[in-house]
Amino acid sequence: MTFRRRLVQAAVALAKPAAASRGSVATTAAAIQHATNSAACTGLPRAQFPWAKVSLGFAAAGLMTVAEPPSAGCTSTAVKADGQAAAPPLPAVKPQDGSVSHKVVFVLGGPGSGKGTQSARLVEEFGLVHLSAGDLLRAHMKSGSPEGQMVADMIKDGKIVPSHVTISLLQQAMDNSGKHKFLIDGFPRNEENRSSFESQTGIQPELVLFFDCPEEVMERRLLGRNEGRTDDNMETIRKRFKVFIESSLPVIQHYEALGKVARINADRSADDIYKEVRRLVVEL
Ligand SMILES: Nc1ncnc2c1ncn2[C@@H]1O[C@H](COP(=O)(O)OP(=O)(O)O)[C@@H](O)[C@H]1O
Ligand SMILES: Nc1ccn([C@H]2C[C@H](O)[C@@H](COP(=O)(O)OP(=O)(O)O)O2)c(=O)n1
Repeated sequence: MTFRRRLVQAAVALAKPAAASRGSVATTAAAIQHATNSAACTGLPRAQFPWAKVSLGFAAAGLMTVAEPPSAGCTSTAVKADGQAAAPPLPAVKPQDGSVSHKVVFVLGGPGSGKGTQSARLVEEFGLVHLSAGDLLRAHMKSGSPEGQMVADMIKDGKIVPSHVTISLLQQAMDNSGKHKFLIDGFPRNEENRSSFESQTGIQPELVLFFDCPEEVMERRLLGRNEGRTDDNMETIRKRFKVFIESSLPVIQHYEALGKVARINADRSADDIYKEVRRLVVEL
């Protein structure tokens, strides 16, 4: 089969509505325009991503230079021996101060969709720094500070913590890591998260992994997670699903419009999902 034909097939597959299952967030997410943008997110025509590698703080201050504009279209996409499309070279973005640029992948999806599970595997294979917004917030709530107590109350109630708290935790963790490739899991969760992060750090994600999973599957997984979390109970789970649909899906739609979202059917075995996920990340 020709590469062009494989590309067309991938685009057609992604254009199909997500899981047809009852109660799936995919049903709500159907508003997301899979057909128009998803072809850019299969890991094949990565050239369509508006790449933006930026240095924390420096882009916002206008201290970046883009050596070449991102290439458009798929014409330069090569095919590797294993049949996967090899991504074209990234446009060079050079911070003027010589600092290393940051690459960020956001991992999004409903509660229990498997973000943490897949992130852990990616970290193991690719050595990215995994930053889980939820884990950082849970650690913060144990600090005993008034802000920590506020975080604890909000998480127990299924609410999204104000952005300034989460972003400061993320930024600290990024700075402390000394690394420059990050997998940020569970963030941004609403428009405030997204716009504040972008304006404060100047970072645009290279890729957004969206784990799309039916609610009944997520519910079953959360109730079986058994990590002693204050929010893994039926009452809070219902609130979290509502928050996901009302606040988090619009963020995914935003990135979808930018051609950055790879929608992944998360109602499969963790192994099957990972096979797809790793192909998307392998070229980053
Ligand atoms: N593909 C999968 N199939 C079955 N169970 C899964 C799968 N992925 C994750 N799980 C389990 O579901 C629960 C929620 O997964 P997790 O990765 O913590 O989700 P999230 O980070 O999106 O909340 C965990 O107990 C995990 O072991
Ligand atoms: N960007 C974020 C991420 C998580 N939180 C809070 C609110 C979420 O319900 C909890 C748990 O998030 P986490 O990503 O760890 O777990 P789930 O995806 O909900 O299973 O943390 C937040 O306020 N802001």
